[in-house]
Amino acid sequence: MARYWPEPAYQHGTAARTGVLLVNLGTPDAPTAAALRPYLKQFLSDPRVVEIPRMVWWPILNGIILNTRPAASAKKYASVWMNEGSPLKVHTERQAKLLAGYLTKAGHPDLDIDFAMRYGSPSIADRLKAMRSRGCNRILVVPLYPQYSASTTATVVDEVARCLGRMRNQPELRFVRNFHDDPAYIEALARSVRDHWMKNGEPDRLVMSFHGIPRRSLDLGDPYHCECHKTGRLLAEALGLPRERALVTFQSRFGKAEWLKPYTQPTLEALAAQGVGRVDVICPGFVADCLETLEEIAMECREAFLEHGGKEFHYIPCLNENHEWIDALTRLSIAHLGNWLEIKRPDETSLAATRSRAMEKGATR
Ligand SMILES: C=CC1=C(C)c2cc3[nH]c(cc4nc(cc5[nH]c(cc1n2)c(C)c5CCC(=O)O)C(CCC(=O)O)=C4C)c(C)c3C=C
Ligand SMILES: [Fe+2]
Ligand SMILES: [Fe+2]
Repeated sequence: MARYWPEPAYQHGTAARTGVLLVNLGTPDAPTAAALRPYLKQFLSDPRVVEIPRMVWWPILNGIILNTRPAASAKKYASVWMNEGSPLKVHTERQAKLLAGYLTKAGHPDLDIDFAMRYGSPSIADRLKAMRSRGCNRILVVPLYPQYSASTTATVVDEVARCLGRMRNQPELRFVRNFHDDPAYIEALARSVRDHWMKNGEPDRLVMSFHGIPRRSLDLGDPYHCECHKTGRLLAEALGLPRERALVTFQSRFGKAEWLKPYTQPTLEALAAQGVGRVDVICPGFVADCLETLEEIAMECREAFLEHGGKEFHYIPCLNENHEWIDALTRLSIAHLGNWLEIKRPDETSLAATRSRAMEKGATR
């Protein structure tokens, strides 16, 4: 097999597009055990995601997890699947289309906007190839994770770097690391909560639930926990909520090890048991609704809260296609594209003009 990808058929010297690649986690192609298996295998084989020595992890993954989890997860996916496909992919694709429109309106019609999934399809490799073949030689990669974590953001960087390792003619690259305290992102969240409260009144507690990671990652220096708390504090401040009415919790625990605490579902059950009547739950770490929000929070956690004596449970949807969020994403992209936005494709007329100006100044060529 050739070490390098074949070069796309563009003309040397003239191809000079700038692109933005949005990347989210990934999802199976169908809500079936057959589709779940390869997706979970790819995801859970990533050493950034499961940091257990291969010798120990491989037999567990291949012997137990990949024989039981695909069918169980497929049922859950089926309960949230949309006509157009998996919610995570549907929303991410819409976000990419909207971003292209917003950037055009902001005066940047030449940008090439695409999206990829870290696991499953469309893969980062396929989309990078497509962007190269459209002439992109500068690419801004935006992992759609507001809070940085090695298990999410860093794996996107790893995968992009692996792809560049297969390219002879590499593009120039930039990455967004995080946007957990970006004022426009916080305001987009606050706006979605205020809109919900305008229609439904205010809850006794606002629970801000983030995806968990193993506690050990925090001890080893992952900034994720800290960034989630900062997002939570800024959102509570933007809403004018006193600290005792706003809680940060962590969901989606996987396996037996300790994960970040407090865990979302037990917290909700405890609140219900203490007599808290109404909770609203928002998931600020996910910019698109997905299995973890629509099934785990809006279905499982709702049921648990009500079963433990809670009266009213409101799930506040992710930012998805909200105007304020696409606007925030547009600003974030423009800020990180920076001076790339000033670089124009050199066309023949401007080259000729530069040459004649140089002649006028007395240059010899
Ligand atoms: C096994 C360890 C896992 C870590 C660590 C982890 C971190 C992590 N994940 C997200 C975002 C998402 N995770 C999603 C699904 C999902 N996550 C894990 C495991 C870990 N996640 C699994 C096994 C699954 C698959 C579903 C299942 O079988 O339960 C999703 C939803 C995907 C979808 O298709 O809808 C998202 C999004 C973050 C942000 C994160 C660490 C910060
Ligand atoms: Fe996850
Ligand atoms: Fe889950």
